Amino acid sequence: MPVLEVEDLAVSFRQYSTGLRQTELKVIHGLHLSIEPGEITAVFGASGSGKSLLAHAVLGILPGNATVTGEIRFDGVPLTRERQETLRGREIALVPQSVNYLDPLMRVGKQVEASVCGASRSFRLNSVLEVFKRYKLGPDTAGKFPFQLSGGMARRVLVSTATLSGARLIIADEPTPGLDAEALAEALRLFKQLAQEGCAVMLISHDIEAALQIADKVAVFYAGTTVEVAAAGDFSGDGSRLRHPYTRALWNALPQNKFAPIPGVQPHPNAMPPGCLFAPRCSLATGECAAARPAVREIRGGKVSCLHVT
Ligand SMILES: Nc1ncnc2c1ncn2[C@@H]1O[C@H](COP(=O)(O)OP(=O)(O)OP(=O)(O)O)[C@@H](O)[C@H]1O
Ligand code: NI
Repeated sequence: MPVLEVEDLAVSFRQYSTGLRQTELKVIHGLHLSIEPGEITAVFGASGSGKSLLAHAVLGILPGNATVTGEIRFDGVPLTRERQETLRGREIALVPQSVNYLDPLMRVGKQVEASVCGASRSFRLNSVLEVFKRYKLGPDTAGKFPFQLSGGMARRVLVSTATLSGARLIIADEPTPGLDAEALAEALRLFKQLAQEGCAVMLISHDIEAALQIADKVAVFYAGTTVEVAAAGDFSGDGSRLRHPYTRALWNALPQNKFAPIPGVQPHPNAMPPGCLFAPRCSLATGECAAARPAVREIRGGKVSCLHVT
């Protein structure tokens, strides 16, 4: 059974415009994804496609003006607000996108130690030092305050926290920028190891090449919608095994492939096209695409929302 299932998730934000008029800005709709124990699911998508909001919706840390609909299940049971509070930091851990999530007034050793469950103080301290060593963080790191760390070090501290939490679902939001090649390889190895130990990992990343080294499955987001779920192995060669035109375009845009940019821009939440959200940029688009949002279909072992895929 999947550890995490997200079905038809929608998130909107209540906003006030002139004259105290309330409007709803819908930023996520039709998002779906699932992660099995021991599986790494990578999430790809341009900036603003809803990757972090998905992470925050699962953790229950969206701002107060957000409305969430659809279903999120953990271990097959709907994630209610109460369950999110109980599971957060224990069964579900976040490696946040920004190092600003570290408490600026607390020494990093203490912050990381707080994520080790139970056991004695000396056991916890030892675990922290051990994991710091694995991440090439010197023993003096524990006594430092966040502002005394470089960006790369702060990131490694955040990954240490999730590693030590013993969580069964780890959501890593862009965990690798600022890491040098060696630290990147080490971070990827550690995520892989966590998965091998049975952990479900959601790896949000702009570094498609790096993420594909360890991912089993990939969910591709576009303008707040899941357009495709594919096996990581489908991202190879000329990309012909990929299903959605956006996924193929994303693959072809990589420097090692065709380095071909995708013309146009992702639509803004307050100006969503009717029908398929990718249609305005899609070379396959027909009149039918503009008429209604394409349904999710199962094709060649993956999932895709596009009328033209066979
Ligand atoms: N509190 C908020 N109020 C209104 N809109 C928001 C809020 N938070 C996020 N958004 C909008 O929701 C969309 C998705 O944001 P999100 O942070 O999930 O993107 P992302 O895929 O993580 O991008 P990035 O790769 O840059 O981290 C964006 O259009 C963003 O502007
Ligand atoms: Ni983000």
